[in-house]
Amino acid sequence: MIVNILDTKKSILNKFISEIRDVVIQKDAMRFRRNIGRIGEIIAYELSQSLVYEKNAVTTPLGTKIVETPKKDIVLCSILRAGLPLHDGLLNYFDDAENAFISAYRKHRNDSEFEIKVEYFASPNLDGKTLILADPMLATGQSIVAVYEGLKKHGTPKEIHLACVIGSKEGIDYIKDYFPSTTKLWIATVDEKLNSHGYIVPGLGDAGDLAFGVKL
Ligand SMILES: O=P(O)(O)OC[C@H]1O[C@H](OP(=O)(O)OP(=O)(O)O)[C@H](O)[C@@H]1O
Ligand SMILES: O=c1cc[nH]c(=O)[nH]1
Ligand SMILES: [Mg+2]
Repeated sequence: MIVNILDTKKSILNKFISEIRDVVIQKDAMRFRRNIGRIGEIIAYELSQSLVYEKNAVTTPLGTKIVETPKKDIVLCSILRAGLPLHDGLLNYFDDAENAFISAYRKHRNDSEFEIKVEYFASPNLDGKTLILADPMLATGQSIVAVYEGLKKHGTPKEIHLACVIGSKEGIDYIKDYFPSTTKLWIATVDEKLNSHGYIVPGLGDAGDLAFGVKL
């Protein structure tokens, strides 16, 4: 897996990441969602530099220009719920992508043990396509792996990009064994550790709850 950590160079991205972590600013759910969306746009821009481009002729009012634009073969797949605002940001740039939505949640056996339940699954065929799999939090890595295992039934993508906002070192190590070695991970920032509940520390808390409210 090729890991691209985006906050290793300083940019306005750092401000958006800082705001989604901030326990006071987090009270504004609209700002939280919007910042995740803005980070999605930055990830889209960075990721776009590694896509396959093809030549096309564009007709202007005064002539014709040969331009190179990304091949229209993207499937943008997000993991519900927390993936929705990230999906929104990515889709602002990859506006002609096909879309997939898959749900994943932690079903707890006790405080620290859980399994991932994948229930809602809507995806187009993936054969030969460029799959972008988006989820803001890469904690233990179990959700993104469970979703990818399900996606395999929908075909074999030509290339795979993972788009995440905050990850843990442990989660990144864990997922490496499950994805093809050519998979590219685009992640805004990486934290040191997980706590005993599998939450990223310092992380930001529960991304789904912060974006959409606490669930039962
Ligand atoms: O790497 P993992 O340990 O699997 O954790 C990461 C998952 O946790 C969050 O979803 P959550 O289960 O909180 O569901 P939600 O989006 O409905 O809140 C997040 O969006 C990931 O899908
Ligand atoms: O830190 C974490 C871990 C899982 N899910 C989240 O939203 N945050
Ligand atoms: Mg959650």
